[in-house]
Amino acid sequence: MRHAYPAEAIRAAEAPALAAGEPLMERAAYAVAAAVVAEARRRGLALVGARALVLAGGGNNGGDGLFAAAHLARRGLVVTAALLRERVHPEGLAAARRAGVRLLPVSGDGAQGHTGMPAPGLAPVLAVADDADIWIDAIAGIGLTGGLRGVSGALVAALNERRERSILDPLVVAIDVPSGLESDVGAVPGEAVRADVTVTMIGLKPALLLPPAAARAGRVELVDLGLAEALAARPAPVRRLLGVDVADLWPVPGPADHKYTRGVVGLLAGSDAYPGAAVLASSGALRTGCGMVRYLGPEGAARMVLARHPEVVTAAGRVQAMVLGPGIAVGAPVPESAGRALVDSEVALVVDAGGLDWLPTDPTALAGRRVVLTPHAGELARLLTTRGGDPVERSTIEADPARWAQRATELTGATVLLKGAVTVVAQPGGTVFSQSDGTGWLATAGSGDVLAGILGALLAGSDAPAGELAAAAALVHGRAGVWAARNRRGSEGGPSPVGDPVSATGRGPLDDRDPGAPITASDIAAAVPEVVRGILAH
Ligand SMILES: NC(=O)C1=CN([C@@H]2O[C@H](COP(=O)(O)OP(=O)(O)OC[C@H]3O[C@@H](n4cnc5c(N)ncnc54)[C@H](O)[C@@H]3O)[C@@H](O)[C@H]2O)[C@@H](O)CC1
Ligand SMILES: Nc1ncnc2c1ncn2[C@@H]1O[C@H](COP(=O)(O)OP(=O)(O)O)[C@@H](O)[C@H]1O
Ligand SMILES: [K+]
Repeated sequence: MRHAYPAEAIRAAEAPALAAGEPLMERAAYAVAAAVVAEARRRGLALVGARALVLAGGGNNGGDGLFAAAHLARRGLVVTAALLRERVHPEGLAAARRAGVRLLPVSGDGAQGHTGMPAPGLAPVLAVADDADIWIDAIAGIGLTGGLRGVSGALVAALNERRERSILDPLVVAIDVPSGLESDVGAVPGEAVRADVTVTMIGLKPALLLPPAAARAGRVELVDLGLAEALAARPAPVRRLLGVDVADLWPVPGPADHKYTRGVVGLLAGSDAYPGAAVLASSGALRTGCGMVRYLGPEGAARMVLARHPEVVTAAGRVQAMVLGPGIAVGAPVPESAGRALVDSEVALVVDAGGLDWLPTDPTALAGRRVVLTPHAGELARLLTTRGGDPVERSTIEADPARWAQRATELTGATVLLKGAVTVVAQPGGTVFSQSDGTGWLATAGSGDVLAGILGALLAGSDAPAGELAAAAALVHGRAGVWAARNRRGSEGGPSPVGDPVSATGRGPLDDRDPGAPITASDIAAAVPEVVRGILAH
């Protein structure tokens, strides 16, 4: 499990070490320099003579950057430090000066530079940036509040624009968090650095896991500075499940199990207009493994489900979990079986698409129950607008998914799995999970129906908390998409068992050189057993 901590917890964890005189900044700077060297080597960059620009702000983040600048200068890099405040970390500045780092005071507003010389504005630092192989972002870390202001904001805007226009392709390494992000949240308040690598200190920060901020961080390297234990005692409000965590909560059947103890999933999915959702949700549930799938939707869709999956039962009966709504249009009346499941506190629920309208209006009605809503941003916008009173746009949700998912838990009393490139799971009063396991190939019609089936099977087969199971379902669904995109071999009928020697965890990363193949929602479901096996065999 990855844990992310708010700035307050990081500061509390480091305080005793700082009071005891532990050289935390020296350790941090050394780790940054080492990460820069390693990444430069990976890119085939000759270190001696390589040009690095350090953007140094006025706080301790800038101090980390100035000490790192000194390390790099001593290794033969040609280092310039742009000083973005009149006063920067004095010891860091002295170390940089001693090591031969070129110091470039920067000011956009004609203020005096720290050397007493008039600060020359942005043009000189941009000229250095244009020539540099490496940019190191040490403008601000956990101390930033609000969007980047003043010269720092203008500089980052100018640098981003240059990179966007592909004039430049420097290696960009951010210290602690890409500057411009507020480390506790996923929203991006304004201009922010786009890093290839972020070297973060002591513990992960929520901004490094949550969308959309996390996309600015690139690859994240955690350097605990020896404080992992001090931090572990504090609550981590944002988390990410890993394969091993999913293995721990996966319901593996034992010798005493029979189909009813393994769990029965009821499906109220699919309609005459969208019958395929019934098939895909069934496929998701069956491939995840459960004792039985009961399909309870309309007859036409039931025939299609049985044609594809003769193992599905269409008779009514007891279920441990019920999937309500995939492939059911907004405004459809509540079917009787759905109405019963909504008031039966013994039944766990997955509520998707048209089913979201069937929820009770009183958020306390679902208290103590395992209920997971699985909207995408558009569906969540609708739900928040009808429930909350004020209109909420899809784009507003996409700018801060975790916040709005949490808002939806307050309004409904349910756990909310908000789908997207990064899927977030919010629970009433609880931890937020952020799962980034998939690929853009998953954005295909019916993909969400498969996810609903996977989650239904997990809720039916396990007593684990709904939030964890929802995060696990997102992980398995994401990896199944990756596995399918990696192993697709053209023929119909799902991924071929013979393919690349990709790990069965489905984790072989897709990249620019091998972006994978297009997949269908059926392919995703078909890949689930391989992914589960890989996770369990770990
Ligand atoms: N205390 C220590 O010895 C350690 C500190 N560490 C580093 O120190 C950082 C925290 O240091 P600080 O608390 O000094 O804070 P930061 O250095 O993160 O941020 C404060 C700086 O940002 C500027 N700033 C704040 N809001 C701004 C805005 N909206 N626009 C433009 N500038 C803004 C401030 O004027 C100040 O210069 C961590 O992120 C980490 O990088 C690590 O080296 C670990 C050890
Ligand atoms: N860019 C992306 N990268 C990774 N996963 C994605 C991306 N876009 C969508 N997904 C995933 O694909 C699925 C789409 O589900 P949904 O929007 O409900 O589609 P549908 O209603 O057609 O089934 C979700 O699980 C979502 O997280
Ligand atoms: K930074």
